[in-house]
Amino acid sequence: MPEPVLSPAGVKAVDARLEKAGLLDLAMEEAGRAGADAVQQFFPVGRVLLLAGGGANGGDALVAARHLHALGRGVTVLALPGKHPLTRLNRRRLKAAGVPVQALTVAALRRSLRNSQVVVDGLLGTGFTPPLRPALQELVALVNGLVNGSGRPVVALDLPTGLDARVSSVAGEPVHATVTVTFSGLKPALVYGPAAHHAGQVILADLRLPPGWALSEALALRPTSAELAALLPVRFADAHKGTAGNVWVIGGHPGTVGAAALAGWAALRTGAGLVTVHPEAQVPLVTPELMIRQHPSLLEALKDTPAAKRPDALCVGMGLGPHAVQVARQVLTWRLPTVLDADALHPELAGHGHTHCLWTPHPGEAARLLGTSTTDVTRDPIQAARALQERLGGVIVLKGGPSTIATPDGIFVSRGGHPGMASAGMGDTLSGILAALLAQGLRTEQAALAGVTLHARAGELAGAQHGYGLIATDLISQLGSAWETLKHPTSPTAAAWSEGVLMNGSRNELD
Ligand SMILES: NC(=O)C1=CN([C@@H]2O[C@H](COP(=O)(O)OP(=O)(O)OC[C@H]3O[C@@H](n4cnc5c(N)ncnc54)[C@H](OP(=O)(O)O)[C@@H]3O)[C@@H](O)[C@H]2O)[C@@H](O)CC1
Ligand SMILES: Nc1ncnc2c1ncn2[C@@H]1O[C@H](COP(=O)(O)OP(=O)(O)O)[C@@H](O)[C@H]1O
Repeated sequence: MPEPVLSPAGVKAVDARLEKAGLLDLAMEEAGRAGADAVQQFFPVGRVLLLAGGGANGGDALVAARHLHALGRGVTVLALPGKHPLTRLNRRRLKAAGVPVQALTVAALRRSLRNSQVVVDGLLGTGFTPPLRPALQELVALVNGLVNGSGRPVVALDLPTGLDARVSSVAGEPVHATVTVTFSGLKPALVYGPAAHHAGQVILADLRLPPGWALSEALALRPTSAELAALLPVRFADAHKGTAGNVWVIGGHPGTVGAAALAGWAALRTGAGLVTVHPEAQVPLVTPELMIRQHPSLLEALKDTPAAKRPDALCVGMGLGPHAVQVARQVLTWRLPTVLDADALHPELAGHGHTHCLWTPHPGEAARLLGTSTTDVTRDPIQAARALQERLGGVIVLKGGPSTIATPDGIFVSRGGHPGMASAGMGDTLSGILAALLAQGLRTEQAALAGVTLHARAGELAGAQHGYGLIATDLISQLGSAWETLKHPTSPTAAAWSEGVLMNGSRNELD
């Protein structure tokens, strides 16, 4: 199964539920053990300095110290006064095991940092409320300056000190971790940048709690690889272009025709049988299979299109220019499966959508739709996606690395892809993919889940070849292989993909 991402509200709720169920002592023991295991696995040599705060996060560090000591590792433990009863209990357990605990002061930290090869950050976890108080700021700056400056690793427990677990933004200077061992679920701050840039490699520890106990606090755990394989359509041998899905791309204006061409090309490579681009400017012949219909007036031509001549799915807005709102409003009256992107992502269209609409904003477009700032959207993409879904209806794909998908039934976080996808035209490509899936019969939510994953997978395959030089046409040329890896997860292509992903350090969200 994909790893659960806790909702912003769920982050603190899991701690409260553990406490209420009387499971916190057991969970803290497992959390500390998992922290010690990570230190042993990743950094098996040298003295370990463990920093413990006063809350339960500090308790985890004290447990980790006991386990490391039992394994024969040299440990130095610096702790703030224990405020949580279990933290105080684990301090006594640690002392009983023969490990001294010293007061955490700036002087003690300076001294101990010099003699340690690995640092464990158990100062603050999910109980942190920003901003970091000055005394803690000084300690964090010392850890970052001395430890990271000399290349020594930091293992953060649950999340690096100074990150607000619920949001992706960063205030002040958090600990820069090399590895983060997190508990019960991934926190939004460990998934979305810039906060996630401070976490290093993130490991979700198994706390040996009852299976799925925290899932009620998590965002939707889909799609699984089995679900994706089932979603991608299968054709009968007698399929023909008229049954394989008819897509219209309505986009392209002088200077931005490439956007529409990319969407059309991607739709073809995602299996659509017929793809026609309706631009407001001459579109270059990117591929002879793409039909191009330029009209004296695009809007009038659309108004005059009878129901029988309309396609199976539409993709509207990429590079469409100043008439995008009028054009989108016109085709929305058709109530066909419709992907809205770029210039068609306009607040004036709120109230004109329907359940078959798939809105695909990047954070800047999302901010325009919500009447807020891009910073507000990227600070809490989960909340922004939910707000967009409530305002616009249909399904929202709030694009990024990761993308957040909001449906009437829940929120999904799609974490695949490759950083080389930070390149112009990738969103146009996604729109074409989504429209092709809609035209082949997938429902709006299904098309969003499958299309975003297909796009990300093609990006991973193309990224393995082109790295940061990846461009949208490279991704399009990998759509066939990406489809193959998703449709047949045990095929040789899928095996080669997993190998490539491991080599490139991309993340596999599927089971
Ligand atoms: N979920 C799970 O599965 C499990 C969860 N577990 C663990 O529980 C952790 C949550 O524990 P928690 O609630 O005790 O909070 P925690 O992060 O230790 O912080 C509290 C301390 O922070 C301080 N403080 C706050 N703001 C501050 C500021 N701005 N600047 C400075 N200080 C500030 C605050 O001080 P106070 O306000 O009381 O003066 C208090 O001392 C969680 O992250 C995970 O590690 C595991 O044990 C078991 C499995
Ligand atoms: N680092 C990344 N990791 C994964 N996906 C990414 C990354 N950067 C961009 N993408 C994807 O590329 C697409 C970019 O969309 P957008 O900004 O609308 O591009 P454009 O407008 O140039 O077509 C989105 O689908 C986004 O999820």
